[in-house]
Amino acid sequence: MKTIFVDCNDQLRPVYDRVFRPGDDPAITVNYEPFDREKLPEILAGYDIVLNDHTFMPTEQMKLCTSLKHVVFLGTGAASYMDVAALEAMGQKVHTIKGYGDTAVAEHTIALMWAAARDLARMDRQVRAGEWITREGPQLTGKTLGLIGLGGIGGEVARIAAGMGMRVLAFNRTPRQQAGVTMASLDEVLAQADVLSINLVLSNETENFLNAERIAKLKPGCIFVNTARAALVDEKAMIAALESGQIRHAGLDVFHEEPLPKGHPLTKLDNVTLSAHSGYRTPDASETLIRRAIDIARSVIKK
Ligand SMILES: NC(=O)C1=CN([C@@H]2O[C@H](COP(=O)(O)OP(=O)(O)OC[C@H]3O[C@@H](n4cnc5c(N)ncnc54)[C@H](O)[C@@H]3O)[C@@H](O)[C@H]2O)C=CC1
Ligand SMILES: O=C(O)C(=O)CO
Repeated sequence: MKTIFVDCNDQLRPVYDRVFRPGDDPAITVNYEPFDREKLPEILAGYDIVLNDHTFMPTEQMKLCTSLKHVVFLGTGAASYMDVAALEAMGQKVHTIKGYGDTAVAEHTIALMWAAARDLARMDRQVRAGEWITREGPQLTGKTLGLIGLGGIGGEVARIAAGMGMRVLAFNRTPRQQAGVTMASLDEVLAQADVLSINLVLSNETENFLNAERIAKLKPGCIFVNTARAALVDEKAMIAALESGQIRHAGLDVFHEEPLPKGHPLTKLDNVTLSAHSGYRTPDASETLIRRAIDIARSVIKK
């Protein structure tokens, strides 16, 4: 008999309840408590498989989880939550779930792009406070969206933006063909984008990809959106560019430290719109995510 530990929260609990019936499966234990990363060896003792919902897994703690053979990360970007190579070297296979939420994240990217252009979050705060300050923001139809990374999510962002009448320029390691998208060099994308969205995966190669030198090449006054990973961007250089106006406004869903600490420098800037790593949080994406996670767990159990 194989046992699965499910790192579960109140948002995902109804999804689990919909997509599988405990009892149809081998022993499944669902944990409804916060998944305390200091106590992983204790919590995971005796389990073969864990479904991890964005809990940071320190290698030192995981070393002590001796029964564990499979870690199913409920998402694509596991590298921000665990040292995948170290876990695999000690016999814990890491599974990720690609493509479950491409449309969800793309829609959130577009929402941030528009919120940034029209400064919606700040206007909402001001109107609520009784301050009636009308302000202008750029119209985006006919403008250029630059994409760094044209994979699953970048491709969906491109599809929606092209449909809205934006010119889409994309840089990707391997050129791709997509209707409404023109492939370009990185320098062309940086120089021409009125809105820039980064949609790369985080790896040793892409960490700090948008560094100070590349930020300096951005079209002055452009809008920047990051729904991928914070570590892709030099945060200090991005903040300096926001302060100088090189970047007009940034829409950010991902941060070096999540939750974003209270009082963080980004929270002090007027020209940023922040969301709580929620790009993938739609019922459609959650359902696909959990179904596929359960499928992976079942296929591992059968082996
Ligand atoms: N905010 C959210 O809720 C979510 C964020 N994400 C993040 O979104 C990002 C994109 O995810 P996907 O579209 O699924 O990834 P993907 O793997 O489908 O696409 C990434 C693209 O980047 C390209 N690429 C990789 N290295 C490159 C390099 N050095 N130079 C140029 N291009 C390079 C690849 O060829 C690929 O086309 C990831 O960082 C992921 O962690 C994913 C899901 C939810
Ligand atoms: O899938 C991912 O990598 C996310 O960021 C959200 O889970």
